[in-house]
Amino acid sequence: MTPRAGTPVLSVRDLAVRYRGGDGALVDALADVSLDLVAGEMLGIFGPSGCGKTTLLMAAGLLETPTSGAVRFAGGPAVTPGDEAALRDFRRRHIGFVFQKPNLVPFLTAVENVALAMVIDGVAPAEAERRAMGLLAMLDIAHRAGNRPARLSGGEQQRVAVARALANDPMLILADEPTAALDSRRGRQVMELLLAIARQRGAAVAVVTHDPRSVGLFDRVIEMEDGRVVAERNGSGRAA
Ligand SMILES: Nc1ncnc2c1ncn2[C@@H]1O[C@H](COP(=O)(O)OP(=O)(O)OP(=O)(O)O)[C@@H](O)[C@H]1O
Repeated sequence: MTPRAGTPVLSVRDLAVRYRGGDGALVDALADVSLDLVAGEMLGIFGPSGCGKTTLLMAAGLLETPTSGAVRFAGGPAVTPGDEAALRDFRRRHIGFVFQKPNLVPFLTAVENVALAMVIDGVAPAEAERRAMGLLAMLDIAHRAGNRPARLSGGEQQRVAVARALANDPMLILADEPTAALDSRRGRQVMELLLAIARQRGAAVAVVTHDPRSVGLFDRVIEMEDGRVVAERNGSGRAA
């Protein structure tokens, strides 16, 4: 699903996530966070360690059930919290995740890693492989398609992971420090790829990052602190 640029994709309202820590004390990992994402835009999420960035991505990506608040996807079916099978299906079809570590399946080749999500979704293996090759080509990594992860560099593995996140043409891509394990050139390349995906495929992209050099790439940046959004501005640093 690739909505037209500017159409709403994700709406997060008054989201709160409260954990019970190891000592039994309650931690407000997320408090009162509201956020909208539209097709074609790339949002940067910044903030100090422990401020709730990962929790926000997890809740927005339906991997974490919020304590209160709502996560809605435009054009998508209503998802009932607790219905794990439906949530899993929805995530696989509509949301692409990229994590700090590529987490590729070690015994599958690059192309098989990308094709896997499509095959699970019912696409015939030959067709899934054809589409996976197209994605790898888009990410400039098709020449490594037959290699298993152990034979790929960190940057190559991360590009395969981005291709995998795109496999089902998601309307939303959530990336949690996707460049942390890469050198600055490779890191910049992955960020530029994510931006190109937002622009060319009409996905909404949210990226958690600590890298101040990437600020200029984002359409919008939010700053978090203690589970809250404390500032929002456009990517070039002017007030939004
Ligand atoms: N499963 C959990 N159980 C208890 N507390 C948790 C859990 N997950 C996160 N927390 C706490 O919630 C808060 C927010 O954590 P989160 O991982 O979202 O922060 P972050 O901004 O992504 O940090 P970092 O930049 O270090 O990755 C922290 O205080 C963290 O210790």
